[in-house]
Amino acid sequence: MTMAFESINYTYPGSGTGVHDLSMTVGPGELVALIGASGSGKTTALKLLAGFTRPQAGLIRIGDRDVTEVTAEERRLGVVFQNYALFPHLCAWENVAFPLRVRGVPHPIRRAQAIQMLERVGMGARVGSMPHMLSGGQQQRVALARALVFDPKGLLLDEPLSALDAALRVEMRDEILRVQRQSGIATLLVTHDQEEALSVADRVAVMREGRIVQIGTPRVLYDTPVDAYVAGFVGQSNLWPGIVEREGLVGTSVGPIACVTGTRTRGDAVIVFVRPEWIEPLARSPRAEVAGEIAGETLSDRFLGPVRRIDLAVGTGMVRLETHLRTPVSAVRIPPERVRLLPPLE
Ligand SMILES: Nc1ncnc2c1ncn2[C@@H]1O[C@H](COP(=O)(O)OP(=O)(O)OP(=O)(O)O)[C@@H](O)[C@H]1O
Repeated sequence: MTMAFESINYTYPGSGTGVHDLSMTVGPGELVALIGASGSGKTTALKLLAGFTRPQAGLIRIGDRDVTEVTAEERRLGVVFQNYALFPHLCAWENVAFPLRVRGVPHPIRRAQAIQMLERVGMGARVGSMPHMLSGGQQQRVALARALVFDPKGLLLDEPLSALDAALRVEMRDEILRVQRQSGIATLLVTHDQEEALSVADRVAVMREGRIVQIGTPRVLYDTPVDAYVAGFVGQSNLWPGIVEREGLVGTSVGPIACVTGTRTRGDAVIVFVRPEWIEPLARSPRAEVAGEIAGETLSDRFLGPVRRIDLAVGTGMVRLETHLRTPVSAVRIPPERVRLLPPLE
């Protein structure tokens, strides 16, 4: 079933903040991740979809139905919020069975369904454990089982992994993805962790000041961000403010960069965007006459396992590259075809 926002507006009383003109659809079985700076409106969007908050304008649809005026319960969405803790006085299966109890499902049936769902999230051995006896990751599995047990029409996850340590996050992330794929349920995931978003989501929506600035597949967002905010939010980037000098050439703090300037003309302000791994280390000295061949001094050289991340001081700016090479790097080539020009910051 789809979940959709149609031109949703919501402003918190007494403030200008909230979400503005939000339109987005999560397709059946699709996982969309919502990312953006703190305060950009991610949780507000989720609350509007969940039915905890009513929009001042616009429509919320689940499937074909307009649910804008429908209560949270009636929307039948599974919710795992960071602060939506387990009931401490109920054991694992009772926690999972709670939504069924609310819906009047008889005891033996709800117990069987809860246990079945706990098995699906890998918690079959702990059905009788109380929450305080479970690790953070195990508690999140129970919360996930509770969100899925009543066959919800969609799943809403707000920072479900943020309380977990790094290794467990990755494990749980894979687990959530597996369960989500198995149940084929439309899912909206709010996360701070852009790596998490890129690795699990079919599409990623980037929010800024209450608006979606870009929505697309992880690859599209990574390769062709619409602006410096998105580029900076998703992965590592070089972002050099520059001025178009002539067709195919932009002047920047790290020197002239050859690139496709398209419809831009001399004097236009741009931001030159290049991912660190798109930059090629040069084994020879750069040729002065070739724009985009650059020498620099190493500011930092960090070994990250699969790659080294090297920051070179160049001119008044800095070039960041990532390379598999283990040899010293003091010159690079910026391939013109990899360079993208973004609009200047407002
Ligand atoms: N109850 C509230 N009353 C007034 N303003 C609020 C309220 N809740 C949130 N806001 C404001 O609305 C904006 C969006 O908040 P929201 O919680 O949706 O952001 P977020 O992207 O989820 O942030 P974070 O990543 O920090 O959780 C922020 O500017 C926030 O200060």
